[in-house]
Amino acid sequence: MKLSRGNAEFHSVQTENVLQFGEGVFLRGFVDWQIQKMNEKGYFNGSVVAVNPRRTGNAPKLNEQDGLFTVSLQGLQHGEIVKTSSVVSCVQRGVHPYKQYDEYIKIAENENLRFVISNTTEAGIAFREEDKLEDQPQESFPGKVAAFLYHRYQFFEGDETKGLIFLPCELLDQNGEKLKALLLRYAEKWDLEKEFSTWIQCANTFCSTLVDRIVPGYSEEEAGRIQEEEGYKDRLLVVAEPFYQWVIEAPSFVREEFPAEKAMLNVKFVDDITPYALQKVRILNGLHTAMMPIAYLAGCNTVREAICSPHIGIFIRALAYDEIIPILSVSKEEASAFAEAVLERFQNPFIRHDLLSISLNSLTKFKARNLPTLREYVKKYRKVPKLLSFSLGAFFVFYKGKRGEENIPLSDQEELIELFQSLWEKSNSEKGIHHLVSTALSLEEHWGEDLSKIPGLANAVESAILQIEEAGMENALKKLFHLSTT
Ligand SMILES: NC(=O)c1ccc[n+]([C@@H]2O[C@H](COP(=O)([O-])OP(=O)(O)OC[C@H]3O[C@@H](n4cnc5c(N)ncnc54)[C@H](O)[C@@H]3O)[C@@H](O)[C@H]2O)c1
Ligand SMILES: O=P(O)(O)OC[C@@H](O)[C@@H](O)[C@H](O)[C@H](O)CO
Repeated sequence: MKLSRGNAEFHSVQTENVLQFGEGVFLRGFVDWQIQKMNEKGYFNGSVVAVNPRRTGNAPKLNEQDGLFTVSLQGLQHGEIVKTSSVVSCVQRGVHPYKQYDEYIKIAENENLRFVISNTTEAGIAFREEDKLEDQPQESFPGKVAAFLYHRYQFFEGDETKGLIFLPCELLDQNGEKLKALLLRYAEKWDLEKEFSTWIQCANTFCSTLVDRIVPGYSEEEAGRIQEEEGYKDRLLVVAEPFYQWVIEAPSFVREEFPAEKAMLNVKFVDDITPYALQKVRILNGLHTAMMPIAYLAGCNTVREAICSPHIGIFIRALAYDEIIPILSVSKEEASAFAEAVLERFQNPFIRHDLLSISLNSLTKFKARNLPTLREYVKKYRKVPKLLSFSLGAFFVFYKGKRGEENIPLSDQEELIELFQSLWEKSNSEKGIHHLVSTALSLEEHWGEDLSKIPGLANAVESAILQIEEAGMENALKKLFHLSTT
């Protein structure tokens, strides 16, 4: 049986009040799941229209299922096993802006629209010079939003009450401010009237938010169970851990309009998001990102396999306690408690979190999640952190695209993948690896600085690569921790 609403009524297009850029597993298993809870408790009447931010995406699949999908929560919570599943019905429809441009831009004319939620990964909040106002649509996410807002501004003749509240979920520091800055940059680049820039700033509210929930996404096994027990097929099923937290830096009226606290959800409205973001992104995401190439090249496929494997387990714990926590400007007790909880969440026996899903755009993630730790460590201790340097070396090996005879399906910006492919083709000697490391570290346009200028980093990365290439990942790790090698 197909998942469908049967005869149940759809909300009309006019009652849609949430525009969601993104239709990936995270938004479905986190934001939509919370909107559903607020709706069910009677505090909100959230009605979501989900838009593909890129040419490929799940908007058509959403429509095939009348916007419905299942969220299955699996894991331990307060020592108890949690295994529940529920159907989320707050998404009304999916819209593909590349194929349904008119339908997409019409959303801007809906006077009831109030919230814009997004998750386009860290790579999504970026300026693209080539985007033009006339494009239908612009390629970049901020380009799309700038043109969308301009259409709304013109349609409602600059009405200040038609501004929107932005709740971006991308794991970037001050994501709301960053998005706003890019919108203003497009307004200037496209030479739009000054009043529009004023309207962006005064009529709209850009909250910065921090999200936390491990959402591995689709699981064949769980889909099979649902089909057997509930009798329907769900191609958009999302499996997630029970834990979740959303921290939102926002003015008080947002707290009223988005009544998550009233609905007793684990949502915190705060005046300053910085300490929450710092702790979560550097510890949880920093560990995920940094260990991914190491664990994958060592033969692991999931986070649980990685944390349970002796040497990678040691690496992850040591990275948290020796290199990340010591330079965090939050209380050591709190950071250690958070780290312990995270290490336990990584061991969740009920969910399969694939390392390859974490590998999406991971060179950009290393920059956002690990580079600040590396930089601050060097500043504080006047030496390079050995575990993060090792991880960077493992990344460069990962981007060779091979695990033994297997090809690694790399998913990152094409230019980065191509660059590494061509560097590796020329790197069959120590000299070649030396060239690869210095070229990769000097990619200022990617890292935002020339990393080859950090004293000792190129040497540490190069020696990690040579170790991994010559002795294999397990032995390289043992050597790193001065354990006897095989
Ligand atoms: N899955 C999780 O456990 C989790 C938890 C917290 C945060 N996140 C955030 O979610 C992101 C990954 O999303 P997901 O887990 O839903 O995976 P997903 O692959 O299901 O969805 C990714 C979404 O990002 C869009 N996207 C990717 N690159 C883009 C780009 N350059 N420009 C515009 N859009 C782009 C895709 O079109 C898709 O809608 C992470 O980078 C992180 O910021 C995920
Ligand atoms: O989702 P990504 O690909 O940005 O990163 C992978 C994980 O680090 C991330 O999804 C975490 O599981 C999540 O941030 C937990 O809140």
